[in-house]
This record gives sequence, C-alpha cells and structure tokens, in this order.
Amino acid sequence: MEVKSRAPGKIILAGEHAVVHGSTAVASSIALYTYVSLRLSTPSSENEESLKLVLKDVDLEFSWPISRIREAFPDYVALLSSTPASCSGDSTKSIAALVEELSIPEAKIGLASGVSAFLWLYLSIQGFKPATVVISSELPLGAGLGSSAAFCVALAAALLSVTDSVSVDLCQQGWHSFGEKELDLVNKWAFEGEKIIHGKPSGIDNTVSAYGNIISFRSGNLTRMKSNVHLKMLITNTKVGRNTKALVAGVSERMLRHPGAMAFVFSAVDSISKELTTVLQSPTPDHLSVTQIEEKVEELMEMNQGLLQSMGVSHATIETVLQTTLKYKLASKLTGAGGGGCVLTLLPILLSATVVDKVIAELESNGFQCFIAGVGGNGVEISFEHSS
Ligand SMILES: Nc1ncnc2c1ncn2[C@@H]1O[C@H](COP(=O)(O)OP(=O)(O)O)[C@@H](O)[C@H]1O
Ligand SMILES: C[C@@](O)(CCOP(=O)(O)O)CC(=O)O
Ligand SMILES: [Mg+2]
Repeated sequence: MEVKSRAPGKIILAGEHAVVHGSTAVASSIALYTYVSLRLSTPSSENEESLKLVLKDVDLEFSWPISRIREAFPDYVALLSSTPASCSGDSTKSIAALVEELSIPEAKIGLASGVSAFLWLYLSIQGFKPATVVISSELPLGAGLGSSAAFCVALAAALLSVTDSVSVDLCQQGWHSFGEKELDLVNKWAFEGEKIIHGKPSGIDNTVSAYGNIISFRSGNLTRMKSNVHLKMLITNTKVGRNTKALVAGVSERMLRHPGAMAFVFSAVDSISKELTTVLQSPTPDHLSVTQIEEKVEELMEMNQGLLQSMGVSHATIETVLQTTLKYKLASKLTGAGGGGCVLTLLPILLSATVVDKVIAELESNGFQCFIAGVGGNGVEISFEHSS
C-alpha cells in the first residue's frame, strides 16, 4: 500500500519575524502543495533492507541501510515516541553523522537540515522499518512560501497515518482530511521538524499548513478566521535564495543589540496584525465596502513592510518590487523570512486585467517570476492507494 499526503504552502499577510518574538501574525494557506509518498517495504531476504529518500525537486536520492541506522541509534526504545518529541543531545549527533555520510553537494547544503528533519520524524514515528519516501513540491524552496513547513506537515501526516496513534479510514477514496485530534498531532510533530530546519520557528507556518484557511496566530495559539472578503494576491518570486534560519537569527541579534527599539517594532507589528484580523472579519454587503477593506489591508501591508525593513530583512530586489508595484498604486510587502524570496501585492477586486498584465510584465522583465494566489484553502490531506 502507498500512503500519499499533501500539505499547502502559505503566505504571511502580517507579522513574520515579530511572531517569533511573541507578536500576533496573520497567515493563509495557498493552493500550492508539497506531496509525500510513503511505501513501507515488505520484508525480503534478497536485498539489504534500507530507508530510501527521493527528493524530486532537487533531483537527489539518499539511502541508508537499516543496519547502519541501528548502529547510529543503539538506544531504539528512547528513539521511538508516540508523542511529539524534540531532537536533542545524542539523537542530534547520530542524525548529523547519518547526514554527513551522504556527501550532499556544497551548492545544495541547505538540504541537510531538511534531510535531518526527515530522519528525525521518520525514525521517531516509524522506527527502523525499511521504506521508500518520495517528496516533491509545487512550492519554490527557500522563497518564503513555507516549503519547510509543508515538507514537515506532509511528512508527519503520511508517517502518522500508518500508526496506531491516528485512526483513519484506509478504504476512503481520494484526498481527505484528518479529524481535529489527528491534525493536532500532525501539527505538533511537524513543529519538531521545523525546529530542525528553522532553529527557532514560531509555529505559524506548520499550523497554517496543517489547518489551512486563514489564521491569526500568537505564541502557539491559533484563531481560525472566517474572512468575509476574498483577497487576491500577486506573488512575485525575486528568485534570490535565502535561508530562514539565518534571517531569524539576524533579527534576534538585532533585538539583543537594540532591545528597547525592537520591542516597539514588535509591538507595532502586533497592533497591525490585530487590526488586520478585525478588518478581514468585517461584514461586506457590497463592492464599495470590499474596496474599503482592501484599502485598509493595503495600508496595513505598507506599514508592516516598513517595520520589516527596520528589522533588517528587506533586500534590493524586494525594494524593486515595491517601487514597481507602487507605480501602479499597488501595495506590497515581503512574505516569510525576506532577504529575497517572495513579495505579496494585493490585487484589488476592481483592478482591470490590463493593469494586472502590465505590472506582471514589468516585474517579469526584471527576471522575477509572478503568479496569482487565492487566499485561503485546504490544509493537509491524505490518500491511500491499494495496488491491485
Ligand atoms: N520539497 C523539498 N525537498 C527537499 N527539501 C525541502 C523541500 N521543501 C523544503 N525543504 C527543506 O526546507 C528548506 C527551505 O526552508 P526555509 O529556508 O524555511 O524556506 P521556506 O520555508 O520559505 O521555503 C530547504 O533548504 C530544505 O532543507
Ligand atoms: C520569519 C518567520 O516568521 C516565517 C518564515 O517563513 P519562511 O520559512 O520564510 O516561509 C519565521 C517563523 O515564524 O518561524
Ligand atoms: Mg520555512
């Protein structure tokens, strides 16, 4: 049997970075998914049993003989866990040894943290079972759209769906979602994976990828929002690669250097996110008030972008996107960790298609890549395929 899972990426409408320091943030899922396929191997005496990981997006395959994994983790009982556990101490060392042996090319070294998160989730949830896991994504990796969280959420979902901790109907056809208790467990395990990739994640990315739709999030607590406006966002990928862990660490260092000033910055972001939460839930009887809501969202996005600049996470390419869209009176802000990656631009409902085409053409002439995303959508889902 093959288990498949898919988990969406996200955009942060307000509050990235500040959310790591306890401010409110607002995020939404987008309909671009990371897919995981899990096939547990049937025992065979012919081939040496192994755990295989195929990363389609980066065209890499890794394989560990189960005997090698056993050797790296002599204390099997301490490893296997039915409740979400953090990777620390001896486990961190054992995983680092297994990843080092792969000789990942220097140009793709950012993958090492993803492979480490994979090993931690796989070994903690499935133990030393031989299997093949194939991962692919529609999301650009390391661009601010939460590929790391979608990776961890989809992985946790597939791995948990074939354990006793989660009760799922194996006969159900097509994509289906989990119950609340199961979602909670998937989300908590995914957070443990995100910790390995991000260092100090807030948990907003894995939470929105698990639950879907729009959420307001603060210090691990989520409020699921029912938005009355359907916002349309242009996403521009500057294609400048960056690493979330390094950017999050950079903001923390700035906070240590200027604690007083940064506390005000984070507090201002908190107010922006709270106002956005209220604005998005306000009733919309006609087009005029949709426009008024959009104008408020635009202003909040601009204010948030200014504060992200003061945290030191903007980038020359992000500034180019801001200036370009401003020429068309459109508001933009970076999304995710910044330092490159993706920028959001609100496309008001009454904006003509001609203007949208012009903005996209101008942005793409700079070498950027544009696409349009609806705000909100499904969270993680699962599907079982029985070979006949
Ligand atoms: N589909 C994938 N295949 C392999 N690794 C992935 C995949 N998706 C995410 N990752 C891991 O997540 C890292 C990117 O995470 P991050 O820097 O947080 O950026 P973002 O979450 O914004 O895409 C990658 O370097 C890799 O380690
Ligand atoms: C910067 C941050 O707020 C969001 C990071 O998102 P991404 O990995 O850049 O998609 C970090 C976090 O909340 O964990
Ligand atoms: Mg990430």
